[in-house]
This record gives sequence, C-alpha cells and structure tokens, in this order.
Amino acid sequence: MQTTLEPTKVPTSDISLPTSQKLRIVIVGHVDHGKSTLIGRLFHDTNSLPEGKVEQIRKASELEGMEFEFAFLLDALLEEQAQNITIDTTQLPFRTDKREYVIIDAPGHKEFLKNMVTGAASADAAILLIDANEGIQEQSKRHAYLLSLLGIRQIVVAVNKMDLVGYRQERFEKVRADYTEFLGKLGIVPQHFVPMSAKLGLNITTASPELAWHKGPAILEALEQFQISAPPDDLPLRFVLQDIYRFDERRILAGRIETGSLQVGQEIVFWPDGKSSRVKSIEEWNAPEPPTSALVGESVAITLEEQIFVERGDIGSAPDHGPAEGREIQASLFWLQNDPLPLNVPFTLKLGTQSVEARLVEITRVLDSSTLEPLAGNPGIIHKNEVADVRIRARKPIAFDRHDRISETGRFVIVTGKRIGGGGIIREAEYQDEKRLAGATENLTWTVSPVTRELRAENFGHRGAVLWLTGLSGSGKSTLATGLEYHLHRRGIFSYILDGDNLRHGLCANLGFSAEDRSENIRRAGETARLMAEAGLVVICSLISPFRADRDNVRKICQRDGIPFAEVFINAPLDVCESRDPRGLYKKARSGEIKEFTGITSPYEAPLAPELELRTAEHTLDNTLLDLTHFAVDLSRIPEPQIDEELARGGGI
Ligand SMILES: Nc1ncnc2c1ncn2[C@@H]1O[C@H](COP(=O)(O)OS(=O)(=O)O)[C@@H](OP(=O)(O)O)[C@H]1O
Ligand SMILES: Nc1ncnc2c1ncn2[C@@H]1O[C@H](COP(=O)(O)OP(=O)(O)O)[C@@H](O)[C@H]1O
Repeated sequence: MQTTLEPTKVPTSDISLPTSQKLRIVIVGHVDHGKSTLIGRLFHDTNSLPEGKVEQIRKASELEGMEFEFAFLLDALLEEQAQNITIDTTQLPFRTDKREYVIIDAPGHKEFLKNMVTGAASADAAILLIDANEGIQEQSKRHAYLLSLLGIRQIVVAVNKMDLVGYRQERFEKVRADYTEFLGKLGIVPQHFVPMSAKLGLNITTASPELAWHKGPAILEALEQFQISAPPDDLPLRFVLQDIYRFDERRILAGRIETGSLQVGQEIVFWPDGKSSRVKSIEEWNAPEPPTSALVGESVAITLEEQIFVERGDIGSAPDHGPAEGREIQASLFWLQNDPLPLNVPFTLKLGTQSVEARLVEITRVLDSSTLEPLAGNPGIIHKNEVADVRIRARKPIAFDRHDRISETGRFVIVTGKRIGGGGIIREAEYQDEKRLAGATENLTWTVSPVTRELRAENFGHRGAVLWLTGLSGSGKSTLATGLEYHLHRRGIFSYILDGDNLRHGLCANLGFSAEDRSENIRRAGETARLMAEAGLVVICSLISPFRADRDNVRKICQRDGIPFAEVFINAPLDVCESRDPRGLYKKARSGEIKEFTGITSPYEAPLAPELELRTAEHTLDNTLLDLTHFAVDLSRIPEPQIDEELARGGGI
C-alpha cells in the first residue's frame, strides 16, 4: 500500500489561543514504536504544517536516496524550534476543526519527568504508543508508571504498526489485554485503545477500512473527546512565592496562584513559618483599576499590610486551610539516574519554588518499575528505574501537600550535583485541619456495652464483617451485592447492603462526585459499615470507591477495631462496562451530560492486593456469585478457639 499524503482536515490558521485553552498532550512509548512518525502524521493530516514543508522534505530525502518518512517532519520541526527552546521540552502546536493542541515533546523521559514534576509542561492527556508487533516493552511500562505518578488520567493507547501484523484483531486484543492488566495495577484505565498505523496514516484522523473491525474512535477522534484540565478552582489557596522585590519602599511579593484564589483584604498565612498578614493590594502595571482579586493559574504581585519576613519558596494560604509543614515527608519516588540513591546521602529537594537540602532516612519498599514487583530484602539504596516508598528528611521545615489533595504542591524533584536524578509525589501529610478534627475527639469517651462482639456473634451464629465491593460503574457490584445478600439470608446469615446509590439518597445526599466528595462518601460509608459490623451484621458495601487511599482508610477503620474486612475487586474492563451500560450513564458521560464520570473523565485506581478479585466479564453471573458467597460465608465464620498445642501435648486438654 502507498503512504497516503492526503490531508483530511481543516486548513491551518494561526495557533492563537492562550495555552490554557489548548489540549496539552504527551506522546510516550518505547524507542522505535513510532512516536516521531505519529507526530509527523498528526501534523500532516491536520494540515498544520507550514506550506511546502512536505515537498521540501520529500525532495531532500530523494536527494539522499531515501524514502520519505513522516518522522523526518518532526525532525524538521524540531530543528526550526531549536533556537528558541528555553526549557527541556518542545511545544508543538497543531489544530483541528474543534480545537487546538500542543504536543509536549521531551528528548528523553528524564526531561519529561523534570518538566512534568516542576509543572513546566503538565499535560492534560497522553498517548501511550505500543508497537503491535513487538508488544509491551519495559519502557512502555515505565512510561505508564510515570503517567500514574503524575496523575495524568486521560489516556489513549495507540497500538501502532498494525500493517506489520496483517491488521489482525487477535494481535490487537492480545496487546490490549496485556496492557490493560498492567495498567490496572497502576490504577490507570485508558479511555481508548486504538489500532493504527502511523506510517500508512490509518486510524489517525478517521476510521480506516483496513481496521474496520475496530468499533472505537481513531486517534484524533479519541483526543477530541478529552477535556482540557480546568485549573482547579475549588481547591484552597496555594500562592507559591517566586521573588520579593523592593519598590518605592514597598515590598512586593511575586508568585503564582497554583490553586484557589486571592482577594484584597483577606488574611494570608505564609508557610512553613506560619506568619500572617492581610493582602493590601494586587499590583498590575498599566491596569486602569487595580484588581481586587486574582485567580488560579495567574502570576501576580501583591503587597501586604504588615511587613513580615517571607522568602522565595514560601507558600501562602488562607488561615484555616494551610499546607502541611515539617521536616519529613513520606513519598513515592522514581529514580532515573545511573548513580543509585542511597540512604543518608544529601541531595537537593525542589518542591514548588522551595529548594532545600535533604536525604533519605528510610526506604520502606522498592519496586521494579517495569514489573511492579517488590524487590526482596531490606533495601538501603534505590537504583536507576526503580520506584520506592521513602521517608525524606529536610534540613529545615518545608511546606507541602499530599499529592492526591493538591498535586501542584504535592510533587517534587531531586537534584544531585546539577542534575535531576528523580522525582516523586507526597503520599502522606498531616494537616492542621485534620489534626483539629482528631482533636475534636480528645475529651470524648467511648461507651462500652456489656454486650460484647463475641456475645452478639454467639447470638447470630456468625460474626460481623465488612465486604467492600469496589469497581467501575456497570462492573456488577449491585447485581452481586443483592445476589449475595439473598444467599446469605437463605443461610441464616444476617446481612445488609450499603450501596453508593442508596446512601447518596440520604446520609450522603450533600455529596457530589469530586475527588473530595467521593472521599467523604467513602469515609461515611466505611464508618457506617464498621458500626453495623460491630452490631453483628455482614455488611456488603457496594461503592465505586475509585481511590485506593480511601479504601485503605476504610480498611484501617475496620482493622483498628478488629472487624474482619475484605476488599473485593469487581473487575470488568471499561469497554465491557460501557457496553453493558445498565443505567445509560456511560452514554451520558460520553456526551458530556455527566461530568467527572469514573473511567471516562474521572480516574479509577484498581486495587493492588484485594482479598478477592471477581472478573465478571470472564465468568457467568452464577459462578461469580457462588465464589463470592463462599468467600463471604468463610469470612463470617466464628473462628475455632485456638488450641494451645503445648498444653494439648502435655495432656492439659
Ligand atoms: N459522575 C459519576 N461518576 C460515577 N458514578 C456516578 C456519577 N454520577 C452518577 N453516578 C451514579 O452514582 C453511583 C456511584 O456512587 P458511589 O457512591 O458508589 O461513587 S463513589 O464511590 O463515591 O465514587 C453509580 O452507581 P453504579 O453504576 O452502581 O456504580 C452511578 O449510578
Ligand atoms: N459475572 C457477572 N457478575 C455480575 N454482573 C454481571 C456478570 N455478567 C454480566 N453481568 C451484568 O452486568 C451488569 C452489571 O450492572 P450493575 O450490577 O448495576 O453494576 P454496578 O453496580 O457495578 O454499576 C448487570 O446487567 C449484570 O447482569
């Protein structure tokens, strides 16, 4: 087949929107899996190339006796940009009828990580490229890990070079199945898998007949469905200070509003010190009227009513919703440098605009980033391409956030010498407002009933327990929960279903589907489940509960009080759930009628080590239900009294 050169989309016009209104994408993949060709293709097929570029390159290739390749287009574009690159990424703009795009291209994944972690080039979406012929390679896994670390959730997997595998659907399905399984471990659910050929221009802008069996979108059609990440406007203020200027005897604080907003007159506290003042003015040169407020994403300069000591690196917040502060952070770290990172060796930690000497004081766990298998033994060092859970101690206090709460101030990079060695995200942070909440129980006493858990269990003939069913909408949670309750009832086991949909009619009626509201939803459901299990019931919780941290929290709540708890992963691939669509919600989510829909526009983090996994797309409902029922009956069984072996042998029993 001939390489097709017919552009299928709109004429180019100036790429003129502000960056915040362009969809920013990264394209990552193993070397040679076709990144450059795909980029060249996207430019060509959207008619985003300068006039005559293709001809120019075609001629140049001919002169050198080489066949024209789309990858050459990228090289030419990069060369043109080379003069004015100030950061380690190139930003390549192109457009379609619908909107504008920027491809963020980094020379290597180290640069990519650096830019992403420092926020210089955060992407809204990613294309993960896999060569259909070679399948998943180590780098395909590492890149996926990076995306998960950085919280990029809009992902399309492009299965490239389908022409080399005879357009065979089985090959595509094999890659899809393998990669889905791996990505699931990272909590990544790609919105689409697209079979394509960048070289031949198949399934790039529109469906191609060679791949007619593929019912989903072409690459560009998939991208058009993604959303430009709205700057988080419902998060608390984080004003990250970049510089302090003295001007006309006034001290002007320049910085960027990473999250939240700022008003003249409001109290602002600077961390890690906790000194506060009020915002006197927001300065804007040449503005007809001085602004009275500034919003997320803006770089602004402010003055304060009092002269307090603040410095570059400080983070400003509202009084009650400050970041965490301290010398220690718990983090997940990805190490990229050849020289390993040992315990207790100093490095520079950069977080926001803070830069501080720090060192590792504990390495709790090290994983190989391509297999995600924990390495055996007691790790004292992190090698290249390993991922580790660590505790880091800084020389002086720093201000930070938990990454899942505020990612902008929850990620950092590590610099050794002058080089960036790795990056990470903060997993734990103790907040003042949470401490206050914990403090609220300080003067309270738990009333102990004479009817103990054991006595209740004796009455019921089984013990109370919590079964936590988690999975995508349509995976089968409600069907299995109701089926299980029926079977337990028939066996005389007292149980009750706590279903997300039902709870949201009452106890959780004031909650929506933002990450924060979902966390609160899960917390309330978890606390309720614990009480009901304490009362002796087998509580079947059926909630999407998409975030690992929230589920872990319920586990902690139960285990702290000795309540048996089991996480049950109701696992069905997104496309199966979408085709089931029992309530028509996926359709609404795809059309944009429902926002923040799990699996489509909101993430789902699959369990890493559930007590039970039920693959509902692979087994019949009857079989799945049987497995679940056996499991639940076992969990509710009162343990046999432990016989003391010693005593038994000695004839004591
Ligand atoms: N945006 C969005 N995302 C996900 N789900 C949505 C949304 N809007 C409404 N619904 C319906 O609400 C049900 C999920 O509620 P949960 O309480 O289980 O969700 S969560 O655990 O707090 O994420 C879910 O029920 P299931 O389909 O049974 O999972 C949907 O029916
Ligand atoms: N093995 C299975 N287990 C559970 N449900 C299944 C299975 N196979 C097919 N299904 C179907 O999948 C759909 C799941 O819908 P539902 O239980 O409402 O999901 P959820 O509560 O997770 O949103 C139902 O129509 C159910 O009949």
